[in-house]
Amino acid sequence: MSRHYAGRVRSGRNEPLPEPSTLRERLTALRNVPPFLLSIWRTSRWLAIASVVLRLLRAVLPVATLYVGKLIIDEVTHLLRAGGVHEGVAAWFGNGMLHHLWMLLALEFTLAVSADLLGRVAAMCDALLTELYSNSTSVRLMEHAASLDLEDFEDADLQDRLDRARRQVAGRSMLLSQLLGQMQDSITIVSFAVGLLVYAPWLIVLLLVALVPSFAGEMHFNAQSYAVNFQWTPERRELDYLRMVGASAQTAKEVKSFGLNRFLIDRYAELSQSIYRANRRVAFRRAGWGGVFTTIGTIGYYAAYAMVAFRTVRGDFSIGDLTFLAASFRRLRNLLESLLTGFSQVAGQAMYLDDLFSFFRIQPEILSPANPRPFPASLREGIAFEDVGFRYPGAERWAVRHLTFTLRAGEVLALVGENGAGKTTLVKLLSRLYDPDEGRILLDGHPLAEYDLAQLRAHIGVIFQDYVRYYFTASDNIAVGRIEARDDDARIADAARRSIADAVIARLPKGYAQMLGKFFKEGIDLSGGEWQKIAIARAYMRDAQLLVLDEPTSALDARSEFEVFQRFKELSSGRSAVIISHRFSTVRMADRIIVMRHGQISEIGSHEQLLAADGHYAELFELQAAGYR
Ligand SMILES: Nc1ncnc2c1ncn2[C@@H]1O[C@H](COP(=O)(O)OP(=O)(O)OP(=O)(O)O)[C@@H](O)[C@H]1O
Repeated sequence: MSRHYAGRVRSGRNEPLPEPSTLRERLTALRNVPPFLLSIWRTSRWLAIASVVLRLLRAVLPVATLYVGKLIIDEVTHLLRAGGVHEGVAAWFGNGMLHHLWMLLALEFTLAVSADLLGRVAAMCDALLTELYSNSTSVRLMEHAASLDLEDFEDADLQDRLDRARRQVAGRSMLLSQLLGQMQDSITIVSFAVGLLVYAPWLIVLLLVALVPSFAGEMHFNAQSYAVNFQWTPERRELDYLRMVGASAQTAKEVKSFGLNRFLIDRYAELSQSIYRANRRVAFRRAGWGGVFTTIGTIGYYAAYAMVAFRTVRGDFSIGDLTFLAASFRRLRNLLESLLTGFSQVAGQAMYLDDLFSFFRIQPEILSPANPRPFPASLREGIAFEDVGFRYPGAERWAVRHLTFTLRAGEVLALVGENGAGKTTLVKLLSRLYDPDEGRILLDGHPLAEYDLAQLRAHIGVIFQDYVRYYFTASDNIAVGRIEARDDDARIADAARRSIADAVIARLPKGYAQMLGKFFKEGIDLSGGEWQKIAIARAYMRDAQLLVLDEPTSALDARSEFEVFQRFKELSSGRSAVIISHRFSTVRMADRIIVMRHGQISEIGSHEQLLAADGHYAELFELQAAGYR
């Protein structure tokens, strides 16, 4: 086990249990139930109606069945008193005396069959509805996540919330059947209560009082489970991460060669054991107290039962009444118990809904204006940075500051500078993945924020240095640059030609239809440079007026790099481009070069001008050139 981590892992044993939220908080979580029901309703009206109606019908069946049972017993007692029936079974149908009993039996049979059928169909409706709801909520989650800012994704709290929301979408399946079950049980309870009120109203009160401790206990432990769950979300996300690192194609190479498996497995075991211990404590206490509280409820039931038995002996009730009352009380007790515990479970689950709904409430800040300015067909003035400064959320240091320069229309601009100088940050600001904290960025004289966000991004083709290797086909891997043109084979082939990915694809057994990566069956992995050529092709898929390539050639061999740039220069005539590179062979091909240092611009000029100025650029260039001599 790593000592690094030892301090961070909480010892489940010594950690005090999380404070459960107050009863009021738990009850206010119920406010999430109406919106939840509304989304169920929107998911499928017909299934929702069917489910409710079936349960309504099902709800009154138990009392009806018990009552018919009582009538049967009374009828049998009556027949016995009248001297009984002495013929064989065959005479049943012919004997007029038995007609009534026969009808009652048939009725109870029909009720029993209906109860079973209704229950099954209702359960089926619930299951279908739940799956539909889970699917549509997952889609909504994805859509909402897609609308959020990059900043939100870099926030660990949001990741935690998203994680809980995701898990809850699957877990929420319980809530619907629980709520509907609650409704059904309530109606059944009312129907029993009406029947029992006639006989012994105060016994119902006795039952209710006996169930209060059980209810309170459930509420308490549900809140505690939620609190444990809430507190351990980061660790559970870490578990997922460890599982992924320990067993994925991307990481296997490094994990094996560094011999990291033992470390990962130990870390996983240690973390999961801590989570287990926290859960176990709640489970133990829940089981212990639950047992005590249920016994109190049972005592209430038997007290009521004894009373009814006593009054039957006294002659107040018939035998039929006794069976009806005893069974009704038993059912009522079970129903009340499940209603009360169910209620506290619903309240508990409503707390999880909080995560889902609060995730949906997060709003992106980088938005399109209400009346966006039309995007120019071609850039005239270019893009001007005016004293732009930006600090990452939560960071104290400015990532970039006082950036003032103009990227002229049709110009190829290179950004150079040491690691962490702020080059990528500049590109993120340019494509409005972030908005500046200071200064402004003008596109043809107007702030970026005045243009439609989707249009802006459509006109700027950015390939980041940590571009994604999609486990899609080669063709789709290029098409992601403009996914609307996914079926436009000619366009895809053209983009591949420009980035010299065509030669890579020609060597693949299935050409453009080849699945890439080792994630799916028949996938083929590419070399780093080959992947990069594919990624560069994405930029050419767009009708971008501005191409931004962040270290586009870092993995390319010298010949490929030269070729990529030759084509780039030929084909990008009239378009602007920003190229970030640490390779001076690439940089020197740019029209102008911006040298960045500690988040600021230290020099601007052409390769020759900057060499002549003998400043930071000249120094960096010399360093690299010396390496080749
Ligand atoms: N998402 C982020 N959150 C917080 N700080 C960040 C984030 N991304 C970058 N930074 C910080 O901002 C500064 C500028 O980073 P940036 O990625 O722009 O550098 P760069 O010049 O592109 O570096 P490199 O040559 O290594 O790619 C760095 O100090 C970095 O640590």
